[in-house]
Amino acid sequence: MEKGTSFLFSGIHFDRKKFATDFSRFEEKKESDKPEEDSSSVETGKSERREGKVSVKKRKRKPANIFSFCHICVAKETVKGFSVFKSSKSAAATVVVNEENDEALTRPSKEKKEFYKQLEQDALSRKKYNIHISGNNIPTPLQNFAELSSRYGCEPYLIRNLAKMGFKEPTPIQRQAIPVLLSGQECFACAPTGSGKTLAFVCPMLMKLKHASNDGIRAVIICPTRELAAQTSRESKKLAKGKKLCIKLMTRQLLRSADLSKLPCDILISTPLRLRLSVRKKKLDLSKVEYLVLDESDKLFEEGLLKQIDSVVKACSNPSIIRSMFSATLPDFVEELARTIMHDAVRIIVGRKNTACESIKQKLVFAGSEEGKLLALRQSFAESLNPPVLVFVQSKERAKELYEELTCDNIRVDVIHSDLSQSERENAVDDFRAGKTWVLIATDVIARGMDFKGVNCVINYDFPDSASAYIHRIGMMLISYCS
Ligand SMILES: Nc1ncnc2c1ncn2[C@@H]1O[C@H](COP(=O)(O)OP(=O)(O)OP(=O)(O)O)[C@@H](O)[C@H]1O
Repeated sequence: MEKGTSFLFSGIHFDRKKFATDFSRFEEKKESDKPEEDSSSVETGKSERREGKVSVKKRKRKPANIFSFCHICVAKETVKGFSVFKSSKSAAATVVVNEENDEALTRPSKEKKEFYKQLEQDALSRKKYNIHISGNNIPTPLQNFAELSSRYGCEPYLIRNLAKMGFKEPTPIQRQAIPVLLSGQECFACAPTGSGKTLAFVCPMLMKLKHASNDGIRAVIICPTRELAAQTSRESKKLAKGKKLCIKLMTRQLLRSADLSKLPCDILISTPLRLRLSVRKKKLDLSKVEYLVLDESDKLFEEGLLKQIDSVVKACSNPSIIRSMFSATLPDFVEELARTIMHDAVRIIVGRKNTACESIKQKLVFAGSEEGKLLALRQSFAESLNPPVLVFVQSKERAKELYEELTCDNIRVDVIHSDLSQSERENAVDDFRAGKTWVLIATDVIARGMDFKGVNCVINYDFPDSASAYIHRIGMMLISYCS
């Protein structure tokens, strides 16, 4: 009996042909065939090399071939939290053999070594920042903002503006989404509220558009609410300071103006309804749009907005358009819809999908009855009122009622809901931001993506109607960690 061979198996002869698949699983792999594997980040493609600028490549599709894919990547099994290819037809076609990885196998061994070393570094970096990815040819995450210049030739104005805004290093979503979008790939991304998603899509957009042009609208950002659209517009303008790019917010006045077909605009930011109306009634031409961003895409894909989004997506008919979606939650239905719009898109998840950020302390107060709730709220304010505090209720009627109750309590309280005019809403938000209001009662109208700095406490006075609404609401506190 050979040394090391089990006594139990001596004399047994396996039919190698019949059990070929099983045999191959236990066969020792050659060093060069071993992929870099990272338990937290699964990558089905190669990382873009960091040196030199990344060229925008059109990826040729190959038919799905799970087996040749596996010998390179190993990660055939579904990894917890990943459901990328599970139900979309187009998605199935994206499980392709990575051509460049095939090439990698035929490369000279020194080059191959460097290639795998880079893959390993990328995987470590993603693990460090809790970034999970899937897709093809996913570029190396950014290490710092300086790499925007060294890797992508970013103009100095943008680096200057980032520094002026106090952004010292990229947030995890920015580390991965910016290189993906700069490499010309479509993506859908999920990262916690307040994690800097706006910069993650505005920065590559500014870099790609480069100069102002009179050639029609080149980029569109769609946000679910007017407040969020206005905020995105402000942030974009700050980032573009010093560059003559025309960034416009689709306001009611703009919508009323005579003819939008000659609108001088490089980046247009709008809610879906206003955009749809301007396409239909005001001849706004979106056929030259090169970049389309759907911000808070889970909200945009809800029943009421889906039709509007659909017609806007259709109006953006440029065949080489780059689309991206960003959100704090990524329900399966959104992922499925995203897959019907985008093919070969890179999927980026920061942290765990559809969960609240772990750094937020959560407390459940049992109140027993409606009166008990009000009592508990008053008690908690009496014990420690640490403004700014956001209180969420389920309807505008509830918001008005609670406001009436709390105004008698000598607390600087205000309310925001959909019955208020635009300017009234803006005043309420401004006063809260300025610290004039301590407690702001709100419906979910403002919950999405509003950037309140330093909110100390979020109270869900009424239960939110979904887990994702809860995540968005309590995410308001995260902003204080990021800014
Ligand atoms: N790299 C950075 N470093 C520090 N602060 C940043 C950075 N990037 C963005 N911020 C700031 O973090 C705050 C939150 O950013 P942003 O609104 O883009 O988050 P978000 O992920 O879009 O949130 P939401 O899901 O609510 O829309 C903003 O005040 C923004 O200026």
